[in-house]
Amino acid sequence: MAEHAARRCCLGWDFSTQQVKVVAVDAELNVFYEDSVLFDRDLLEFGTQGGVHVHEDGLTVTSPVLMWVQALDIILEKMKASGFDFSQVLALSGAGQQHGSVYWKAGASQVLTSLSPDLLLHEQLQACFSIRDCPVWMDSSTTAQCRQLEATVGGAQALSCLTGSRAYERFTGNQIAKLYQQNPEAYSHTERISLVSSFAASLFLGSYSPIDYSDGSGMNLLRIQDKVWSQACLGACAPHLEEKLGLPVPSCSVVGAISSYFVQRYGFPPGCKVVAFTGDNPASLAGMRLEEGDIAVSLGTSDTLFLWLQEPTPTLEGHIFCNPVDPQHYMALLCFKNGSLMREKIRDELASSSWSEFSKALQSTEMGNSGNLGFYFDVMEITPEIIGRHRFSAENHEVSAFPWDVEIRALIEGQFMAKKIHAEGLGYRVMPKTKILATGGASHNRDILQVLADVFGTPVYVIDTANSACVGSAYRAFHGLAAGTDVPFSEVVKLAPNPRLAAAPTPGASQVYEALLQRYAMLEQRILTQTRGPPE
Ligand SMILES: Nc1ncnc2c1ncn2[C@@H]1O[C@H](COP(=O)(O)OP(=O)(O)O)[C@@H](O)[C@H]1O
Ligand SMILES: O=C(CO)[C@@H](O)[C@H](O)COP(=O)(O)O
Repeated sequence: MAEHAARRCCLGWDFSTQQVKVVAVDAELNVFYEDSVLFDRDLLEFGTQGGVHVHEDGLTVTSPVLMWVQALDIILEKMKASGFDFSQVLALSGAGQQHGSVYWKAGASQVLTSLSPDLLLHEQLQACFSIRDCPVWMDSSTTAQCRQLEATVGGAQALSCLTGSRAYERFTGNQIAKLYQQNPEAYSHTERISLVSSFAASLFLGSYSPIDYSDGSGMNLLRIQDKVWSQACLGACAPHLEEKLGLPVPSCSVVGAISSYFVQRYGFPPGCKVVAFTGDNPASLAGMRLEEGDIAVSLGTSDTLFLWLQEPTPTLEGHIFCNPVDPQHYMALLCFKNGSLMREKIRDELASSSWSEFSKALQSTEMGNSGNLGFYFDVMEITPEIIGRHRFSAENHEVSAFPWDVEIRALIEGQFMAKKIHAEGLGYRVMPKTKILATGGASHNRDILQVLADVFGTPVYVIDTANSACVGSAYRAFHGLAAGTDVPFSEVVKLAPNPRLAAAPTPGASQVYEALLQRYAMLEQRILTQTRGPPE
């Protein structure tokens, strides 16, 4: 680290489902420091699996707020021990897993502003939260609240036109409504509600950070056109909600200077700016420098697919968020809950817990899997709402098992066919110049990316780090620094390294997948009809 000691830089943070990560990016936009703390491995005392606790009902999913605080302590202490020169940090920003919420207890603001540099954050913030287990994006326990909210504003499409999405169980407004209904005392003792992103920013600020427009779009509460809270939605969720949320701000806002705690304990310069934190998917859009026509696929704990949009066209599937780097524009997002954790399960069951064994199955089976198709949703999927494992032979007969290598290919092909079909449902079309930008943990796996290229019939590119949310956060910090002069984001990141080609479609792939995609869509409808009855 010593050789980099005098490099002026911005830090990018990511408080994601399974870990807290950080990168340092210098003024030439080179990443020169990366670190992470994995909750399941490094914070065993919290007993999480995949960073979360799944409750007995199988629907409620939470994470301990103090685990996130302690992870930040650990990573900062690691950076300090490695000789990281905090005095060179000009600004920082960050990202958080979307939709999760943190409930600050009355009096917490006082504690935040008077932190002692002699103690760690988690030692001082123990009593600051009115609930210790925060609902996170994997939670699907708020169906009643969703129906209530939609009914209040005139139905699912009306809510989507207003807030960018119909009501989704994980969206924060519905989670807040549930907390208010089930634990009114904790709600009334709450002085501030943060998203995971604005919570993390608040730690750095030493005061409550506002919620940014882009992550705020994942709450079913923000009017995405005029970027103010919807009074109708607030009223439907809980009383006095506006004062607990504070006013939302543009995503590139500088929300303040770093708190004296970090100056005194770690040696940050007092002028180090904190740029509003945002959601991990919006931050990834920034990190990948997405251009119009491109499609981003993030293969993290969740799989997500997102696009840059000029005009919002909210529907009943997927989400429209305010764009994190251009306040005039939008982004569309589809989220698939059965992402990496589902792949890990199949790997553990069939490939001796080894990604290289898993890859061998993809290498030894043919594109199209001889017509065998599979749906693998161990937890209730978001897009579409299906649960269970469903396998079909080339003749569309449901079968109970596949050979191990066919199963692995069916999983990966099925996951990517679902992405293509649902992206097309949002109006997306692959064009000759379209490229896919892949990120997230599984983007390290070339064999998985090859299937992605083949199913979409388009080349797949990666950036040098799979941590695009962190890198995007550091880029956004540079943008925040320059924003006073009205510089567009694209100008600030023009020096960033170009994405690298990771997989090109195999000749003949389009023909193979054209027919298979139609069958996949038809079988998906069949499963949906079997599980919830015919469409109205
Ligand atoms: N070589 C690999 N092949 C497939 N998946 C991988 C590989 N390496 C890591 N992963 C997956 O990446 C996931 C973590 O992705 P990451 O984007 O870091 O998660 P998050 O940001 O949601 O915490 C792990 O759950 C793991 O399954
Ligand atoms: O719910 C969503 C997006 O709507 C998820 O994508 C979360 O934002 C979690 O992200 P990862 O930790 O999987 O990156």
